[in-house]
Amino acid sequence: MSIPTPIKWENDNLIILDQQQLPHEIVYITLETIEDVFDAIVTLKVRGAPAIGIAAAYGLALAAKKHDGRLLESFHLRLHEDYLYLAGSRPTAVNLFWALDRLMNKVEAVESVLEAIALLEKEAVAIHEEDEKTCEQIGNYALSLLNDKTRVMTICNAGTIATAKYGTALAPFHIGAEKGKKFEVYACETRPVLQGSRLTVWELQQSDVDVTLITDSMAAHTIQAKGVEAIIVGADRIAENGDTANKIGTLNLAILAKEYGIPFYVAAPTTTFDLTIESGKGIPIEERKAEEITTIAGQSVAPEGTKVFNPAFDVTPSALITAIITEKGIVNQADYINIKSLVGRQAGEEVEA
Ligand SMILES: CSC[C@H]1O[C@H](OP(=O)(O)O)[C@H](O)[C@@H]1O
Repeated sequence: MSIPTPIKWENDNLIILDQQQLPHEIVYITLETIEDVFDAIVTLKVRGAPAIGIAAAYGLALAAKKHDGRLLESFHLRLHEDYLYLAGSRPTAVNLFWALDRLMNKVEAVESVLEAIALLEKEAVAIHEEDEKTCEQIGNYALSLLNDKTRVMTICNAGTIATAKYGTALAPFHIGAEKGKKFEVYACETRPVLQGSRLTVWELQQSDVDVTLITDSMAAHTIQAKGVEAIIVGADRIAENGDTANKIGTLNLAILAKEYGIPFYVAAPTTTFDLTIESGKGIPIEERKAEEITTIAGQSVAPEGTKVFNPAFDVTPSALITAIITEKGIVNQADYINIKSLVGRQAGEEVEA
């Protein structure tokens, strides 16, 4: 697989692949300040739930270094402000909050600023490294479900560049390609900012996966005409009952999967579960700028002053989800009632293989 590494931590520098420039150019940018990290997340230079969490963790570690020399109490106060600042970058993907909380918990009882700075960096690196392993495990589980299938549909980009490596929903295609499995993937372009056409198509091409681009409105016809056998998507937040927030348009695909009698899978790490939220009703849905809809590649495609509704995500009810594929195993629909205990299990203590 020859996809450029999406996030790098080199000599105390956070370097990210600028996803805004894809698929035309491979451009790396160095994020030097917490403001750079915040901006990169808001403008989708780095995006995808796990990648946002990784970038934010490094962002907090970067910010902490700048507070060196302070007394411990004022260090904690500044760090808390940094935490709130980064937590305000995007509202839906829970991995952002999970990663920031994990770092904050790590330094609660430190005895010096230097100890805190070192621990924050170590924890950010650990989150980054763990995600690669997690995605590989998700990919293998997903592959076991998709092994007898060839034609699979996906939306948005839940791939390598949305994570540390491999991705979630795209992991079975990358890992499958490494093992010689031939998939035909139908990638929805994913309006409004086209993560499907710009990122997923490009990414799967790098792995020599047979990928076909469709517009989002072609999904129903494509399922019929091409005999799509399964749909697999990523997730930004999964509630305790299995309701799942993912890129806008996901709900349409889940409804289509039910209509056509094909499985609808969600692939996500357990860090994407938010067990403080009982159902999808509690998931905050990000609304983004009108220009994402009224323009395409900088060109206006709507009359000046058009009223716009631009939710970035929708929520798929768990009743429409055949199974949720995690690094700890596959959670089938009948088990959603037990999600709390299943997700709480230690890695290695699998829910099901
Ligand atoms: C592997 S998480 C991918 C997830 O991220 C997406 O959102 P965004 O591009 O807005 O960060 C999307 O919902 C994907 O499924």
